Amino acid sequence: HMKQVETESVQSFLNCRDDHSIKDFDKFHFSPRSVPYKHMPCYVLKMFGELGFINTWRIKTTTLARFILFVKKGYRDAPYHNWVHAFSVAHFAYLLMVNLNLIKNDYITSLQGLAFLVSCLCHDIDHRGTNNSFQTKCGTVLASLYSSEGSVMERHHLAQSMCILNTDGCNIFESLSSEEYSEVLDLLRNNILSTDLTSHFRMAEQQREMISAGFKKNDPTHRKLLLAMFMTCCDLSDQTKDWRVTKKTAEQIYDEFFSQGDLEKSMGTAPAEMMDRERASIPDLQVQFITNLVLPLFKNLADLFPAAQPLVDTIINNKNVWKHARHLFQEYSQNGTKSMEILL
Ligand SMILES: Cc1nc2ccc(C(=O)NCC(C)C)cc2n2c(-c3cc(OC(C)(C)C)ccc3Cl)nnc12
Ligand SMILES: [Mg+2]
Ligand SMILES: [Zn+2]
Repeated sequence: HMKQVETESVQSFLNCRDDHSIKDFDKFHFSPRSVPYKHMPCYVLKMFGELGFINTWRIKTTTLARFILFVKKGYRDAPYHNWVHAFSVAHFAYLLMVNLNLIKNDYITSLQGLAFLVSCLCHDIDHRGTNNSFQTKCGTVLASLYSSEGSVMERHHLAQSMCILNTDGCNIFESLSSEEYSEVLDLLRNNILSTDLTSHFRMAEQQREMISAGFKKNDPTHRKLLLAMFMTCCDLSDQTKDWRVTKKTAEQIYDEFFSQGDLEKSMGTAPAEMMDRERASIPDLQVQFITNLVLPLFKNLADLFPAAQPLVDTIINNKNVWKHARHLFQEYSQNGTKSMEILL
């Protein structure tokens, strides 16, 4: 059996060598969700290679390959929070580093870049398709472990990531010096914890000030805020792709949210409106989410990196489609068609 697994895993890293169908893999408009599922591990390896991390940090290819497969296996098949989401978030980190020359123009160091890419890959490991408030409300095991510190799910994602690094033959950081090693784990922790909504709102204000005051490359606090901002941009990167992608993402997200709402109702607690399939209006909720969270964030990014302006334009276009869809939804939902099918 092990033999069969090994050959399968080796095979999953040769797939994309001869895959010449993928064009524009390093462009902002490229949708990582269009990569064939079985080629994704291979493309992760490719991204590490192209960013120079394999050589710079003396990462053994077999170790990296095993690490990637363990991370992939660590994700559950939730409608949205699954391996494909992790792959797409990591791909956007690659796009930022390549298209904004983050390491060349020393906005971040190569070690921070390595931690950034690994953090994106691992940031939602073992997600159960339910959010932090569900953990505390229902007193899950994860809540009993982490609710006193907050960011319950994110602490679990971090703990799972550490477990994989401590698994035989999976420690991609094994060639780092001891100070580099402790720095990269620190970065992993900060990056993954910054993907919690609550910490995002706390940092968003400081990011705003940092940008209007003028970003200082060698200010450690600015560096930390910048990396947190990058993490949230990657987590929301589906919003920067064309309408088909953002519509599909919304379907998956609300599939997950409404399942949580159903679960909460069956447990006798009332779900939030956005989790309640009887009450939620997806276009309204999406216009709010884009207006209050996505746009301000990517406007900050574009203020710092003008090359990111096209991303803001795409987000605005998608927001206008949701606005147009709003009254379409009202019209149709009069006669019961609640589904997303009616959207172009
Ligand atoms: C398309 C899209 N719609 C969403 C609509 C609502 C919400 C939600 O949680 N609203 C609660 C209030 C308090 C804001 C999240 C949504 N969302 C996310 C997302 C982002 C996350 O965290 C960061 C990255 C830090 C923002 C964490 C989890 C998720 Cl699912 N990703 N895509 C989406
Ligand atoms: Mg998350
Ligand atoms: Zn995520």
